[in-house]
Amino acid sequence: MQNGLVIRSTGSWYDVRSESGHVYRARLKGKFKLQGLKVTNPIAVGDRVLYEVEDETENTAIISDIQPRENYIIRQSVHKTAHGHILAANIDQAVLIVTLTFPRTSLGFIDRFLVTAESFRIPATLVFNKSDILNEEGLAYQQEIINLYESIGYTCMATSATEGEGVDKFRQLLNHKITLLSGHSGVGKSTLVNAIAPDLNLRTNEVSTYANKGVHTTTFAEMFELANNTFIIDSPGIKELGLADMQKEEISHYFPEMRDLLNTCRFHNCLHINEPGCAVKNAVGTGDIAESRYWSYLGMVAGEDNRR
Ligand SMILES: Nc1nc2c(ncn2[C@@H]2O[C@H](COP(=O)(O)OP(=O)(O)OP(=O)(O)O)[C@@H](O)[C@H]2O)c(=O)[nH]1
Ligand SMILES: [Zn+2]
Repeated sequence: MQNGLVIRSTGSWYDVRSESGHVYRARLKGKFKLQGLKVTNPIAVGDRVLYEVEDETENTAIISDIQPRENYIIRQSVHKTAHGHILAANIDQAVLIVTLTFPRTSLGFIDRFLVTAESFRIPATLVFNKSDILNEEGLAYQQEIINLYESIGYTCMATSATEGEGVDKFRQLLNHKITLLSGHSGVGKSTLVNAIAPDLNLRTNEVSTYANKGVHTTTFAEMFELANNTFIIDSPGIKELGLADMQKEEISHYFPEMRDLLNTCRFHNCLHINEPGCAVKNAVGTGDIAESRYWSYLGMVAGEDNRR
């Protein structure tokens, strides 16, 4: 029995990477036990599994067991009673590439991404790309936004994929990790990935076309090995996950700067909208919580769709 990592899944076949980097085509053992989850797929990209080589020349293997997951991204069915679908598991970090000029990533979108990552217990980092095309005013604004998110506890970095600025830092960020890479089309995901793994040109084109297929054509994520044990998942997108499975009362728990205050609101079930004695609203008043973050919060509670 050997340990492997699932790097691709098509539904019935799985690509399993051995510890030495060999990739087998694997199936599930007949009597494979599902974990307690109500899901359509027992195994997902990122799962660590136990397998046995079936046929060395045919390159096939049988998966017999799955290791407990550190985390996973699940897409719930729109029908509450139906089964969900696991997009990816054991993700070390979620990285959102944003640009403040073109395309312009909205703060609402950033906040939604961060809240979604928090809800799945995945650490998130923001990368501000295309810094090279910012004028003085733009740079000052970018720094303001970086200061805001760093003060909440998120790691931020500025890059220019075309000029090479910050590219080493980006490489270090990804090194030896499984990273879910996200961002609007055109922010420079492919260019950044190519900058750190130039030999992988073809593959990142694949990543890119893969991302372009969008939400409706595919639900299976795929992992690309950029360097030894450095993987990126270009998922059909954390962005389409939305807040589907989140209760209104839960949302403030995923704003770290609000979470710290929740016990001090007068009402334990405070939604921080217009309740008296609300510690969150007080903190917005004193500037301890940024207004933009609070607006994002209100939008999410109201169920607004700001996924663009
Ligand atoms: N000035 C500048 N242009 C950049 C930078 N990074 C990427 N670009 C350009 O932005 C455009 C889009 O870059 P891509 O890497 O294709 O963006 P993407 O996020 O992969 O887009 P999709 O493949 O649609 O998801 C290209 O013309 C790049 O040359 C940067 O740091 N500075
Ligand atoms: Zn409150």
